[in-house]
Amino acid sequence: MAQVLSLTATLCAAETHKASSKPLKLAKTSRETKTKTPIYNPRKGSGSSFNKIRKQNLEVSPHRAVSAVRLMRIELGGAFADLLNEKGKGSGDNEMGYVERTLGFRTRELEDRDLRLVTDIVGGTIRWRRYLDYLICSICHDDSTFRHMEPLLVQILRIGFYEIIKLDMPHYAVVDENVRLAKVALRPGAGNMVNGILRKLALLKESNTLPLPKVEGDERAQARALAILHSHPVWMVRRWTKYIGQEEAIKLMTWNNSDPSFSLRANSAKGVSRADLVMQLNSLKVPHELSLHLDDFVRIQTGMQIVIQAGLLKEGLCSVQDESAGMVVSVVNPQPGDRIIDCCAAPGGKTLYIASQLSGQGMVSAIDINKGRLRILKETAKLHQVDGVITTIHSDLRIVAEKNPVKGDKVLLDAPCSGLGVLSKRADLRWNRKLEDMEQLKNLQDELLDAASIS
Ligand SMILES: C[S@@+](CC[C@H](N)C(=O)[O-])C[C@H]1O[C@@H](n2cnc3c(N)ncnc32)[C@H](O)[C@@H]1O
Repeated sequence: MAQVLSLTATLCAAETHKASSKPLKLAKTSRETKTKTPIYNPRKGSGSSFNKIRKQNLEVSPHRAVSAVRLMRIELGGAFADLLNEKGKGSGDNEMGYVERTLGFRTRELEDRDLRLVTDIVGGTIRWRRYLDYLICSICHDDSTFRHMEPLLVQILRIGFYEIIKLDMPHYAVVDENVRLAKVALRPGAGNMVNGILRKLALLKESNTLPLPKVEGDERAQARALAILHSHPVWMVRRWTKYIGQEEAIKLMTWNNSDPSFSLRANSAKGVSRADLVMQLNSLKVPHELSLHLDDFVRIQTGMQIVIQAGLLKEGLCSVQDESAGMVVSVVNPQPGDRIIDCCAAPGGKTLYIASQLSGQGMVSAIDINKGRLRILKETAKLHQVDGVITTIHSDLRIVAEKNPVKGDKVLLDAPCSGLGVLSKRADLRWNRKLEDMEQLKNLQDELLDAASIS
């Protein structure tokens, strides 16, 4: 029998809230079919012939090679832009394996400085993709030339454009290094092409005559121009312009394109206070500020790699958690002895914070439909020493609510959301979301809200 609980329901859902002269010549190859470079396919690496390759190229700049391969993996293989392991060396310990299988050679191992550049270049290149592609097309004078480029050539060009335009790196170095990468990883002709295009870009930048669109014409034309200038999908620009006006939409896009900042939560359940965390950050020389709103939180703008490499996350001494997530938990206001239902709990950021405030008394029932994410929650709960006050329930919330309702004093519903509120942190997300997703999400959120409130 379905029971009506005495509930304080908290809904958290983000957003339900041309350049001059002749076209450059390119030997036409279809991007999908005629590449010399293998398209990203991690399984290829398990073949013995691939495993035997052990060529090392010490002339190619490692951070560019790794960035180009990571970008291919993200675009063609669906990996996330922020994939990093505890050592900060990409997904798994096998980043150089991906480089070898994709480019046909290894580079020297990445140093910390290279890793920082990879993070910066990969995130920035993804974020600025529409803008960069517009410039590349304009310089090639021809959309079809661009469309037929090999995937790796596209990534090398995007990297070069990003380095020149957004990172203001010295042009000669950017041109030389990217030309070398294209020659070694593809063929001499590709290097010549990168040379021609990047040099042209450098000239246009120096003369302040980048071929960018003007924001003029009807609403649709203006949205298209803004979408290029601020590198967002057109539908997002139109949607935000409609709801908050062009000026605010531009501010929002500028914020989405700014460097993300992160916050860390000291894990009080393991006896780590914010003062302890601050001492650790001071000893690691990671600049930080105290959160103005939450006692356990510290903000950092840079130095995440250092925190990762020092093992603070791996040891469960602190977690990376947005203050906005922490503030949702302060609305729930967990008290020792509370029975709290976290309806869409995995991977567990809020569950763990809630659990850490129960001082060992009470229970959080963590429900989620995704088994893998729930497994992460369980593992992290152990690491954070809060597993004693967490029960996981692998199920669709709508089914639990109907067939086997859970009793609780407080309910948190952190329903799946568009993610449009975290575009500065998730650089790839803007290109993966569609307008149709918004409608589907809204319906799911409605159903989950009903389920959470009638259990
Ligand atoms: C925004 S995330 C939750 C984040 C989590 N609260 C945290 O702080 O780490 C939304 C979660 O809802 C889960 N979900 C989606 N549909 C669901 C359903 N029908 N029943 C239960 N969980 C669902 C997803 O698997 C996902 O883990």
